[in-house]
Amino acid sequence: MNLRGKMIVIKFGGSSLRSEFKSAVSLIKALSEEKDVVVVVSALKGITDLLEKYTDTFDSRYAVEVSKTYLEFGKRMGIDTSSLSPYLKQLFNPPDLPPQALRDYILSIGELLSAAMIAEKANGAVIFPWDLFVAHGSFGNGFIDIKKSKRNVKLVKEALESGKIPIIPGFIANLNGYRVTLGRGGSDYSAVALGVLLNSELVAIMSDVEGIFTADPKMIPYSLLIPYMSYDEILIASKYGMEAIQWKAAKLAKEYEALILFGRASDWRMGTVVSNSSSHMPLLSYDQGKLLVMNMDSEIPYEVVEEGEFWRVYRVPKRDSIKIIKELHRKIIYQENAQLLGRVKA
Ligand SMILES: Nc1ncnc2c1ncn2[C@@H]1O[C@H](COP(=O)(O)OP(=O)(O)O)[C@@H](O)[C@H]1O
Ligand SMILES: N[C@@H](CC(=O)OP(=O)(O)O)C(=O)O
Repeated sequence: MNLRGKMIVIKFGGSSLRSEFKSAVSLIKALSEEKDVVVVVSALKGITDLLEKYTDTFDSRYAVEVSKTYLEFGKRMGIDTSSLSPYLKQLFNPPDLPPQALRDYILSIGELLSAAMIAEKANGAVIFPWDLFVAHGSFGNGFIDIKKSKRNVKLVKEALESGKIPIIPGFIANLNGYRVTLGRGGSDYSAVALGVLLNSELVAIMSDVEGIFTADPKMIPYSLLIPYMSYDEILIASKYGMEAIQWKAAKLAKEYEALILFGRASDWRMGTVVSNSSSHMPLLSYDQGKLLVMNMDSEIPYEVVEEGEFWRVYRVPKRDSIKIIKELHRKIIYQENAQLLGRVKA
């Protein structure tokens, strides 16, 4: 299966594709000179939200916006947009399906459009995820059955053997013959599942930030990059709203000890490696009234709702959350600088 001895699964998230499409294509080409590369792609950032609105209302203006976004983006990237036509047809004329199945059918179209674009630019062959991933669960919340999906990895092998780069639309699987989505952020899960199925040496998750930071770098610009995180840390972080990885992906990675690298297409050497090792650096995350504080002593005047060996979750109202995160983060900077100074002195 490992044709050249080394295989890497690389996933490009919606943020990465939208802001660094050309870097993504260059990275795929450069890596594929050395290794067998299997690519997983998400919908362009914002597209799944539009598709959700389309399935909620069936207001065709949302479908038009999706189509316009891809056609304009494709033209700007020098893509022959006729490769998008079959999927745009599916968007405007979906088949007759039961309502929940129809919803997932439509939600899957963003990933299919992205895959067509990347395939055209990077000598790729699109592999349909419903031919690859057997799922259980329910519409909107599929779970990949690793054992049952194993027999389908030959599709990936065949594409590699024919000299093509397999491009797999993420976020989608097959539930009893229907397309099923894997929950928001589910392309991470597709990528880790592929890594497990192919026994790849690495699953690289590319986003629009350099890796995982002590807090969302878009909220806290002075947050620090975490070089190493353990599976347990990433699982807790993703469970409590740290968006860089979906929790199902984190859980599967832990179960199979899949090596993961987070990075960005334009500068992916500066990443976060997820394995059994940890830098034990703090991390703060906030989601729906809950503030996660990991790897640091924290005494804040809010109710503790859950805690574990290295983490604590407080109930914090949204209006206080940014202020608390900023305050706690100042402590993190102090703590990390003190440790660095200690190391320099020693
Ligand atoms: N601690 C963190 N470290 C890194 N990114 C974080 C963190 N917390 C939140 N994020 C956010 O996660 C985003 C990446 O997740 P997501 O939007 O799902 O990206 P993608 O579209 O690449 O899958 C980043 O743009 C960043 O703003
Ligand atoms: N497009 C889907 C799946 C996904 O994983 O996206 P991203 O990789 O951009 O988070 C979503 O928005 O949920």
